[in-house]
Amino acid sequence: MIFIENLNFGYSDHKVLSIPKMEIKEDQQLLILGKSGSGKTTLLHILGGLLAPNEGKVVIGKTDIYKLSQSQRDKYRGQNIGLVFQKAHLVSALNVGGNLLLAQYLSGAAQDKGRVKEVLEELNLGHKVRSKVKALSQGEQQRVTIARALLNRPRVILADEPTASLDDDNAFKVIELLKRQAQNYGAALAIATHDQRVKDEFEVQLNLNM
Ligand SMILES: Nc1ncnc2c1ncn2[C@@H]1O[C@H](COP(=O)(O)OP(=O)(O)OP(=O)(O)O)[C@@H](O)[C@H]1O
Repeated sequence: MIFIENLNFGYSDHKVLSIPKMEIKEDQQLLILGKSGSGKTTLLHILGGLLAPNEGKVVIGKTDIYKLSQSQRDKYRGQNIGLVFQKAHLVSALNVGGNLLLAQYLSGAAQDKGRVKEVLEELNLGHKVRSKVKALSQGEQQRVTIARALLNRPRVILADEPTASLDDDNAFKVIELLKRQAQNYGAALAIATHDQRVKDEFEVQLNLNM
């Protein structure tokens, strides 16, 4: 669950976001829409504990994340929030399995090859565990980033323009995958996009243009 209240954020004196109240329940899926520069990425960064708001609170589960210290928040993020970005940001020197083990290590979780295998199999990538990431298609790379986001069974999944570099077929597959996996994990899902192709796939929408 994500709950935000009286949220205000600006970069120096340039006001970007003002959201009085918003709640996304465990099983809800939110599409954040808005033209370029409307604040979609900024909002996801705030929800992900990466950027403190100037005012307001962000509660994930029962935790008011900006009441935590920076290091507590980093730990909380690693354990509870799955992040998916437009670009895969995978380490090309490592294979697929190595990338996931590295992510586990960086989140402070114990390295668990069984879990890596399990999550790759959920995303039909079990056969790619030893593949170099450069040898994967863009759609496969995006699925690896989704696998990485799901590793720690997050309460919240945040995806920033996850379909922007994908063709229509892969864009819809990635959206379906994110929705299905969020349901499987009982996680709240928020996707930011300006991709009009995916607009009809979500009942709950927040339009930052207004
Ligand atoms: N680090 C920063 N310093 C100052 N201003 C910034 C910074 N990052 C973003 N901005 C400004 O804040 C506003 C919102 O940016 P943001 O990246 O959140 O928009 P967006 O909706 O995600 O855009 P896009 O769809 O182009 O990615 C923009 O006007 C942008 O120029």
